[in-house]
Amino acid sequence: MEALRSNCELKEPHSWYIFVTTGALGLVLGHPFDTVKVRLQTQTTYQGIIDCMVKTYRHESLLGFFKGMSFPIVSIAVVNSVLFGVYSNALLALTATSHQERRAQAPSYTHVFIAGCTGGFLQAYCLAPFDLIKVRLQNQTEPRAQPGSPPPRYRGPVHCAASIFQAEGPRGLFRGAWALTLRDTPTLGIYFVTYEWLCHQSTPDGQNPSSATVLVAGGFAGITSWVTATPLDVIKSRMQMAGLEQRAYRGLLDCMVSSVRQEGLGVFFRGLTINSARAFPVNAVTFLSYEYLLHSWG
Ligand SMILES: C[N+](C)(C)CCCC[C@H](N)C(=O)O
Repeated sequence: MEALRSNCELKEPHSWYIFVTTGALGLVLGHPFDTVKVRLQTQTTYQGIIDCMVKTYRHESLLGFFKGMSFPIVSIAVVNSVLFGVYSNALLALTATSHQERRAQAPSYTHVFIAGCTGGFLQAYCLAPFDLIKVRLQNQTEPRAQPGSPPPRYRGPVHCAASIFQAEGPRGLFRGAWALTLRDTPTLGIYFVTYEWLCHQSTPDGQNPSSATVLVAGGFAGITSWVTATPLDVIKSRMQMAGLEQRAYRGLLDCMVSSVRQEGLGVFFRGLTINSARAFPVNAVTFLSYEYLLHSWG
């Protein structure tokens, strides 16, 4: 993160803010889709996307879709900087070429994959506690506190973090972190390989990809990596919820086996459609701002 940050401060500091702001903007716009996804993956009360949307809107109003958004907003700058910072530095170490040189001398996809996996592995650990709190809050289906009605279990992100900490200690905040790491390490390798490959396909050798290419390649990179990540995403979300419902799984495998036994293999694709719809725009703008950031490094 510091490497990414100090590099941009040299030339155009505002490109750093654009990178952070577009990340946050994408996150806000994508959050309602994310909430529906998480609910479909962890609750069995919904018949499908529309049913989940209608029920959420009826019981909780539009605000229901935005539950659990504040911690991700706070953490997105750190998480994206770790991911993209580690990725570009790992690629630099592996290929010994700067970003500019890399256009003329494209890195091998193996190097891109390894750099992406490294970034994915490290960002997963920063993401884990924030993601846990997000998922717990997104799954609270109570309407906003009304006088007389019982308050929801968690009053907000800080209360949620504090309650988990009190009940389970610091390790509790990393519930599901292992599944998250397994989800993100290979699939972020796939993410960057898809992006580089699509850019390479539609850009003449030695030239920078156009903005339109970056948007489309970024969007598809998001979809491809989410398609491959969905099975472990479902397991991760279920393990994060498990401590709450006393349905503690013995581990990742146990969660997989019991989910498949009860719901069939289709369980691994829960939330895929809605998540893909979210992934395209979110990752299109993420890559556009990342490329912009890299250009301003010079
Ligand atoms: C690796 N995995 C598929 C999990 C995520 C890839 C895209 C990450 C992006 N911040 C997003 O939220 O879409």
